[in-house]
Amino acid sequence: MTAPGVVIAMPGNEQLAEELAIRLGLERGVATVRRFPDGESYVRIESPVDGRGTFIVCTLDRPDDKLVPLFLLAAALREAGARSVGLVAPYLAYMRQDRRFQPGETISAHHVGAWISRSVDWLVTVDPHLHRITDLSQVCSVPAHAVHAAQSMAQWIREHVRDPLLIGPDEESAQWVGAVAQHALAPFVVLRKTRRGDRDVEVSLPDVERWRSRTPVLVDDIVSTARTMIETVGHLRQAGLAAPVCVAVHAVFAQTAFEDLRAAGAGEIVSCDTIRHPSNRIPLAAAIAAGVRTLLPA
Ligand SMILES: O=P(O)(O)OC[C@H]1O[C@@H](O)[C@H](O)[C@@H]1O
Repeated sequence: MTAPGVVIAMPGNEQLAEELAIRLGLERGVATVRRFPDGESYVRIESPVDGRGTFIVCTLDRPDDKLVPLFLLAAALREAGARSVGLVAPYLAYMRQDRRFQPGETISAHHVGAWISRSVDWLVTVDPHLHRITDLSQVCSVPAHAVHAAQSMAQWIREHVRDPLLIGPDEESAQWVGAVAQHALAPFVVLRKTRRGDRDVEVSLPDVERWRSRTPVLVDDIVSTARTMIETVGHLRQAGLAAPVCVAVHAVFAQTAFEDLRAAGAGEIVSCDTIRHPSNRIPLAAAIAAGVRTLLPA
């Protein structure tokens, strides 16, 4: 009988690793991941992995601190004899730099995808920010699967919001808000946004008069500085609508973004649990486990 596969959590990812191990009938592996006093990373795999399928669980918000230990851990697993090494990264970083916006920039999404593809045999992630790059295969050369959170988000909205009107703050969000609206059986509108800088965005609001009786629900994939949601919340409040519920897949929330969004007049702020955050209300372990099943070698 072949030994079961082994799941290894990078620090901070233990809960999802445990849930995936239970749902998929795998063992939890033990690894030490820490920093040397000089800031370099130290990794050591402490569980037997020889001949076994393995995967690492590591969500990739604040990615620059995580990518080096992740690559080292993947290498350590191979050197310890693992038959395969996968990666479950519920949030896949760098996907928004998917174009050379200014001369002299690079398309970071391609490079990060290439580094990951050199390190692991397969990748499972959740709703990667695919916009100008439309498919994960354009950034990853290894088998990659994108889990969609739309159904889980729709379920939360159906259970918690009366008469929702779903609102996508910009054209990029149309794919997410459209899918969520379809599952939630709710109407949706998509706004127009102009981004002038990291923290400078302008959103234009269509006529929302006929939706006045509904509860506005902003739906987006990522909240980073929250400027997109803050700007939209401001317009909706000015138009006399109720405090919008804000629902996002990935709660990146840079610096004071969460507090800023609350202060801007948002109603409840809710996220999926791809990045650990106090706003997490929508668990995705079951959907991620189903995604892993499609790629986990027998
Ligand atoms: O406005 P912040 O929160 O910084 O950035 C998040 C937005 O930027 C877009 O790429 C995302 O799809 C989202 O609409």
